[in-house]
Amino acid sequence: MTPDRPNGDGPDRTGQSATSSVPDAKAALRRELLDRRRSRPDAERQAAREAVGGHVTALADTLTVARNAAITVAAFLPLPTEPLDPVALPALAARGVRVLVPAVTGASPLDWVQYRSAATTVGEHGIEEPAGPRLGPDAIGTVHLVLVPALAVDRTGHRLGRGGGHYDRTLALLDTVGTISPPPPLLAVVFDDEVLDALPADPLDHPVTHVVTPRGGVRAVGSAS
Ligand SMILES: Nc1nc2c(c(=O)[nH]1)N(C=O)[C@@H](CNc1ccc(C(=O)N[C@@H](CCC(=O)O)C(=O)O)cc1)CN2
Ligand SMILES: Nc1ncnc2c1ncn2[C@@H]1O[C@H](COP(=O)(O)OP(=O)(O)OP(=O)(O)O)[C@@H](O)[C@H]1O
Repeated sequence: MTPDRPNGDGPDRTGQSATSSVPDAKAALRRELLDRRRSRPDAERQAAREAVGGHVTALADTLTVARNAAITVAAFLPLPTEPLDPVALPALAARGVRVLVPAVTGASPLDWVQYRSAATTVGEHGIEEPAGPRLGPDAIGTVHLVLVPALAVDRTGHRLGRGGGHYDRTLALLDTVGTISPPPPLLAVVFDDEVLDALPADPLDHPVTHVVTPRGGVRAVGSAS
């Protein structure tokens, strides 16, 4: 982030703004973070995607060993600018992990489809999603690890997404339908320089418990840290 802005309307060092609302501050930050993602050199992006893919598969291995049983991971089909190698999905499936990926259904919590192959279809808003039967939003309650796409995360676990509220609604649903004990880590997936000191937040923002970055690996944030 630009560290200092002299008395303007933009976000200051804390991500908050003296004069704009939380939604405006979030929108301004989103634009900056997306611009920065788009301007990353291909080599940096690819190295980041591979590193995060390795951290995620290693964590899935650890959770599988700890439970001594196959686990379910809520993943996502990475967009071109996101720091997750798409190869991580078949790599997880090849390890026996049940991999779910999201499908958008309006302003409801995300629906889920089991990832079985790279075959995709174009869903709402032109977003790519996997072909296959919909499992329903409550499928999130069967998950042992949630990978949460994010544009940034702060040290208290606040996360900035793309602005649809899809993951906030989904993680709120998990609080009521979750059947897994202990509850699954909620792992925000970001670049190293997207872990910020503070983000603008409102009461509907659902915090994450962990963050994974290319160089930092998996770390706890917020009350889990
Ligand atoms: N990989 C991924 N899947 C996800 C999400 C996400 O953030 N990432 N979502 C989180 O809620 C939901 C979909 N929301 C989305 C919102 C905007 C765009 C979008 O702007 N797409 C641009 C490419 C942007 C980029 O590469 O950075 C486009 O298609 O042109 C995509 C998905 C569910 N699935
Ligand atoms: N649990 C919820 N129930 C109803 N509306 C919600 C909920 N969570 C978020 N919203 C609404 O969704 C909209 C977008 O929220 P926000 O800007 O926090 O999205 P985001 O976290 O960036 O997106 P996403 O969760 O999809 O990654 C806001 O209008 C917010 O009030």
